[in-house]
Amino acid sequence: MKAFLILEDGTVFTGISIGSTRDMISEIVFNTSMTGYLEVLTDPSYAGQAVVMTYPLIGNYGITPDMESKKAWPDGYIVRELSRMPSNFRCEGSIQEFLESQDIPGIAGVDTRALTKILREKGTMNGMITTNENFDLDEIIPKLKAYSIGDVVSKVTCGEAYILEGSGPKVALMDFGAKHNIARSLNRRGCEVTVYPADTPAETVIHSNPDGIMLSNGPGDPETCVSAIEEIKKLYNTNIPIFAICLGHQLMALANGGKTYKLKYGHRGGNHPVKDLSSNRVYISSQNHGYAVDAKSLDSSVATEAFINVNDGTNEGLAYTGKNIFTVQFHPEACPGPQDSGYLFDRFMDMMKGAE
Ligand SMILES: NC(=O)CC[C@H](N)C(=O)O
Repeated sequence: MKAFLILEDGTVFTGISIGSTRDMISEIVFNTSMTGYLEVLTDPSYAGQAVVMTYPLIGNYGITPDMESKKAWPDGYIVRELSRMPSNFRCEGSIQEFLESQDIPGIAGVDTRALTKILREKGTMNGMITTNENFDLDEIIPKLKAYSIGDVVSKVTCGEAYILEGSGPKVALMDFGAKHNIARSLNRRGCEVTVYPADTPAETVIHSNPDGIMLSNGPGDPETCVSAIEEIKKLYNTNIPIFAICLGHQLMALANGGKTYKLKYGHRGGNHPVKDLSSNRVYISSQNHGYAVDAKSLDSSVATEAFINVNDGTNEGLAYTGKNIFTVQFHPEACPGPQDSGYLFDRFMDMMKGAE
């Protein structure tokens, strides 16, 4: 069956329907990872967005247990070519079946590199995937322009708190849409990890007496997470060591009076170079974000820049002055992508041990 991808600027790509055949409207973002498509599909930070994979062949090892959460979150999936014969000793099925079972509409046969050039030049746009050949652009374009992500954190966070047993430091992980490998990275280092729903009051977390607090990644515009920002202010005022990733990094900055802004087309992929300003070393990182913290909006008495993106100079991390708090915009938990910055979990472990 034919499918169409219609962008807010009126561009139309024609392809083949994959997954669900229902209409979907979302923000269209691109990811440049060459592999790790399953970790991308199950990253809760994609809730409210449809993902374009720039790498032309997707799905060649099928569906494997490499899930970063229980289900797929993107509203839609856009690829050049889906493997017709996935093959791997762990393969449990195809992307086509997976998208269908999750009711996610997709389109294959799109020149995803041409599409990405448009998104890079004009900036992130909203779009629609439809299988209806008789679409009317005059009717659809205002609908596309009206789409906004809204509150998605409440859709992706866990329903109730749960614990991953461990005999080491106790970590409270605030789940704003956490990828599994954040908890796993801590648990692997011996931590007992308690995962809390995003709306858990700071008092509950503080009274549980954790050795450290982790603020997770998550979807949507950080400025809309008003109540989480208020709770984070209270966490900041304790002496408990805090490490935050991506949305957590943005929320900590907002809680301290910093500002975030939307990037023209975001950073999503497995090869973004970031520089650790304390050592001047460059690490290749996994990234998935559309917003960034304006480092200049924070006085050095509050926080100083710890990492920058080598490609565009945007902020990639902050160290909070006089506090055991550091936050990064990229993903040290990888999945997908390079594990270069996994040492940051060790740094957090040292912070927790030092605070004991
Ligand atoms: N992966 C994330 O945590 C993303 C944070 C935020 N939703 C952004 O797009 O910038």
